[in-house]
This record gives sequence, C-alpha cells and structure tokens, in this order.
Amino acid sequence: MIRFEHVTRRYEPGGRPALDDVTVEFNRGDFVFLIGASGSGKSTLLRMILREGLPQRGKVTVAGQNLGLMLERRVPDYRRSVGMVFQDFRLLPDKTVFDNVAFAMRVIGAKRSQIRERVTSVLERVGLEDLGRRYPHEISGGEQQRAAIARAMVNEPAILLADEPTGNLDPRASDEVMKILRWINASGTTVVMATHDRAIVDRMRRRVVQLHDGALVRDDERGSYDPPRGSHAWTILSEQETSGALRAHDPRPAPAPAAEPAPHTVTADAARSAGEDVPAVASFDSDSESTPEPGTTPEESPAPGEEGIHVSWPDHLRGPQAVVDVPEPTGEFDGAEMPDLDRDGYTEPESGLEPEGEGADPERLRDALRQAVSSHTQMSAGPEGAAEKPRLSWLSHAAGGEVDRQGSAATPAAPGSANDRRDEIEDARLRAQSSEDEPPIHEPDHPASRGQGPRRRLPVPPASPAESATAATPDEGEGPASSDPPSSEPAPPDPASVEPADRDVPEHVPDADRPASAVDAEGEEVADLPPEHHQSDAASPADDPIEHAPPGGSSPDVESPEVPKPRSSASQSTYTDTRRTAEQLGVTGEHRSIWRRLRRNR
Ligand SMILES: Nc1ncnc2c1ncn2[C@@H]1O[C@H](COP(=O)(O)OP(=O)(O)OP(=O)(O)O)[C@@H](O)[C@H]1O
Repeated sequence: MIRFEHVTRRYEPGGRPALDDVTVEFNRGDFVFLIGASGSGKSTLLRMILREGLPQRGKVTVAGQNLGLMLERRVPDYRRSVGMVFQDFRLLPDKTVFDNVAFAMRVIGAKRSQIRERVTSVLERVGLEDLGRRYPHEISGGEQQRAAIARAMVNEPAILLADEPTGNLDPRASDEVMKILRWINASGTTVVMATHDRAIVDRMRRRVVQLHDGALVRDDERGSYDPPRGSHAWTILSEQETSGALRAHDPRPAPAPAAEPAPHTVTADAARSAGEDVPAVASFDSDSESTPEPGTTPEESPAPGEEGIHVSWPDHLRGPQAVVDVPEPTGEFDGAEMPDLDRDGYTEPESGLEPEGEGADPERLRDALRQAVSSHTQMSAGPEGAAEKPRLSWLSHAAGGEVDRQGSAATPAAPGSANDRRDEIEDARLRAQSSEDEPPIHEPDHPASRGQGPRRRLPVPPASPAESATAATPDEGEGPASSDPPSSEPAPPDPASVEPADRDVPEHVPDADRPASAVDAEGEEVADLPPEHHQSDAASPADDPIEHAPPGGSSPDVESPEVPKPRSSASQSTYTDTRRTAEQLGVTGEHRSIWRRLRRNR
C-alpha cells in the first residue's frame, strides 16, 4: 500500500541524507511503529507519505500512485485520503473543538447536516462530546490530541500517520490515544506511528521499523523497542552507544557487544548497494520513475503514462487484506472490543476503484476521482448506499461490536461508558503484563521533556519546470485542467514571501498545476468563487458571503471552510501553523478566501 523504494532524501545539497536508500513497504491494515533516535528520519518518512517532500532518488508509491508523478493540483485531494496527527496537536487555535473537526469536512464541501451528524459522532467516539464548544486552550493536552485524531479521521482516510502523538502526554492520556489508534487500525486503516515511547511499543508488540541516521536498520514483525540481541540494528546501536552518541535518546545501558551477530531482519540493507554515490543536488531520478521495477505487479506499479491519473481513495483501499491483518497478534486482547468483521459485513471486497493497470480508461478514472471525492461526503451512508457498498467505518467498527452502517447509532466507548471501562481494564491488564516482562521506561530526554515545540516548518511545494515536464505527460489526457495557463491562477500562498524559513529544497512542483476548479459535495467540478466573494473579513458570518458561499455556489446547504482566525495577536507562528494545518487538511487553491485572510492576519 505504501512503498518506499531506495528512497534518498536530502534537505540540503551535499548534506547528510535525512533518508538514505530506504526500502520498506507498509501493507493495508498494518500498525507500524517507526522508531529511531532524534534526527534519524522518522518525520521525514511520514511527511513523504503525505507528499511533503519528494525524494532526490528512489520512489514513494501509495496505493499504486507514484507520489513523484502526482500533479500539484492532485495533492490536496490526495492528502485528504491521508490523516495525520502530530505531537503538538496543531488544532486551529481560534476554532472550537467542534469547528476544528468540522473544518476538515468543510474543506471537502460537505453539507451542514452531514457535518453536524458526523462531527458529533466522531467527538463522541473520542470521548469529547461534551467539549465541542471549548477552544483548544480550554482543554487538556490529551483532549487536544483526541480532537486532532477526530479531525484527522472525520473523513475516513485509509491511512493515518501519527508523528509522536503521545509525545506531549502523560501515561494515562497516552493510553487513551493509543486505544483510539488501535480502534482506528482495527477498522482496516493503516496506521504508521513515529514514537520514542518505549513502553507503548513494548506493550503493543506490533511491527517495528527502525531508522538510524536515515537508514532503515530494522523491520520486525512484532517487535519491541530494543532490537533483538545480536541483530544488525543491535550491533549498530551498540557501537553508537559505546561512542556515547545515543545516550541522549536512549537512557538504557548499552548492550554488551555481540560475540557473533545473528542474522537480522533488515530490509533496506539487503537492497543497499554499498558505496553508491548519491547526487548532492536535488534532482529527480526520472529513469527510476519511468522504468517499472522488476517483480512489481501492474497494480502496484502502473505503466508509464498512466501513473499520473491513478487515484487512491479511502474506501477501496480497505479490502479484505486489511481485515485479515486486524486481529491483535499476541492475544493481548480478549476480543471484546473487536467487532466480528465477517458478521458485520465489512469483509466484502470493494470493487471498481482499484488502481488501474495499463490501458486504464481515463474517463473512468476521472469518474472514479469524482466519485471518490464525493464519497468523502457520504459520511452517513443511507441504507441504499450501505447495501450497495458496505463501508468500513472506524467510528462504527470501533464501537464495541455494535456496528451501525448508518454511522448514527453506534455506541461509543466514551470515557465512563461500559466499553470504556472494559478498555481501561484491558489496558490496565496490558500494563501489568508489560511490567511483568519489563518495567516501562520513560525516556527523560524525550523531545516533549525538552520542551520541544514544533521543530521544523513543513516544506511548501515550490515550482520547477523540470518536474512539470516529467509529470505533465501522464496527466495530459485529463482535460482542460492540464492546459490552464499558470498566470491565470489565483494567488494562494506565496511561499517565497510568506514563509521563507519554511522553504525546502526545490521539489519540482509546477505552478501550472494548481487547481483551477473545485469539486462540490456531489463530486462535480464547479467554478471558482467570483471575485466579489473575495473581500475583506466580515464582522459576522452572516455578513460574509465567503463564509456562506459554497465553493462554486452550487448549494446553500454546502458549507464552505471557515477562515481560521489566529487568536494570539495574529502572530507569524500562528499564521504559519494555521496555514500548514490547512494545507495538510487538503485546503486547495480555490479556497482563496482562506489564504487571503491568513495572509492578512499575519
Ligand atoms: N526542513 C528541514 N530542513 C533541513 N533539514 C531538516 C529538515 N527537516 C529535517 N531535517 C533534518 O533531517 C534529519 C531527519 O530529521 P527528522 O525530523 O526526519 O528526524 P526524526 O527522526 O523525526 O527526529 P525526532 O525524533 O527528533 O522528531 C535531521 O538531521 C534533521 O536535522
């Protein structure tokens, strides 16, 4: 589902690679812990899945879509099919909890009634039903993270990326968050979580992928935080430990050197060619992009020319394979919180939207794209829709087995409920079990304890004619959008003037591929807002035509995203954070009012 093939990523020409020839694959329904010392490349890897940064060498593929060939105007849509949560929550500070979650639905043009119903359900699911009217600063860190998860999941993405989601939380709040992530994963959502939390990794015994200095040094199916004694990773870390380089990040005593290193489970090492020279200057390896790798299937590696128009969407990505991977591997759970997927009808394979191989009909793919966008808004599929296309909703799935396909009557395990108590008991049992094996160690030098806030700015996709030339080819058959002149584009964020500190090395994203049209709640392309809708801030939503104008003005019932209004004297950091959050939620260029106001609020 997510595949890195010999991916090398440098932030600076000639600098040390943040990712160094990484080859790894995450499958549907996986729960993966991504571990490694600070600076080892975990966040970089996650951000590359979100298509924030492209490799200088190698290829990142998600559901058959080569992200290096994805057009810029497709990126917002793509990001909506990937949820992401962060250590520092990144809630919009001037929005209530409810509105923060609703924002992700407004971005896709969902109807008010859908938003109301869906957000209410999601907040119940994460135990925040009573806190919807509060602002982020009025709730605890654990509650903020649950709100952030609710926002990431409200559109039912197929992939959830979590970058140290428990890093700022105490153990109890961490447990709540992990419980929710387990539920989400149990619904078939692929979860990739970067963490330094040894206790959590050791307790859950899921797949562990370890990075070290940008290289993948371990990939264990049911791993613990520490690499197996004698393994390749263990040897490397031991050497580092001896030299003192890892002391700041791993308080444990260094293991004694192995007499005979055992065979290890390294994936990347097997593929690494020793001494390979990596170009110092960012340059896209077009050869590796266009040449199908031996051994890959057509679905996973679409034919040249078709890659740019493949779609990857939440529903169809949750196939039977995800369900197969769902059961807890170690018997830590008694199954009480896991619904019977077969009984609940969620194991039927979906059809029709799988990534296409060679010869795919562009028209059909376009329809699939529209349909997929539309499906984001079908948050409460009615009986008819449910019968045609059963959905695997983490909301209903996670509700202790009481699955409701309509998504409205699911019983949430809110704090204090019977399900919640059962979970608490289970978690307590897990903790006890874990502590019998090995006392959990909380790292004193965890980034959270260092008072580490948002560490780096996410890259803003810049333009490059080189990639434009590379990427335009496969998408050219898609119609008028590809012929839009760059100069006709509205003004959304000007990375150079707005956020110089956030600039990344050029990543070859063509300006010309910014979106020229929006997609409404029905999945139809609609025209951009007329100029008169892009005016100054209105005193109240009722006065503001933007607030009430759906993208394209197609329906008064369709909500347009509200404009985040930074609370704290409109500081640059607030602006930057808000803008970054909006980008990650897939706010597109046609939401000009958002960008304009964000700039004005600096
Ligand atoms: N925007 C950036 N510009 C330049 N260098 C960067 C940028 N982001 C990350 N790096 C560098 O890339 C390397 C990997 O960083 P990354 O954030 O991926 O590590 P990490 O494992 O997530 O660390 P942590 O556990 O502290 O979050 C580090 O050397 C870091 O300094």
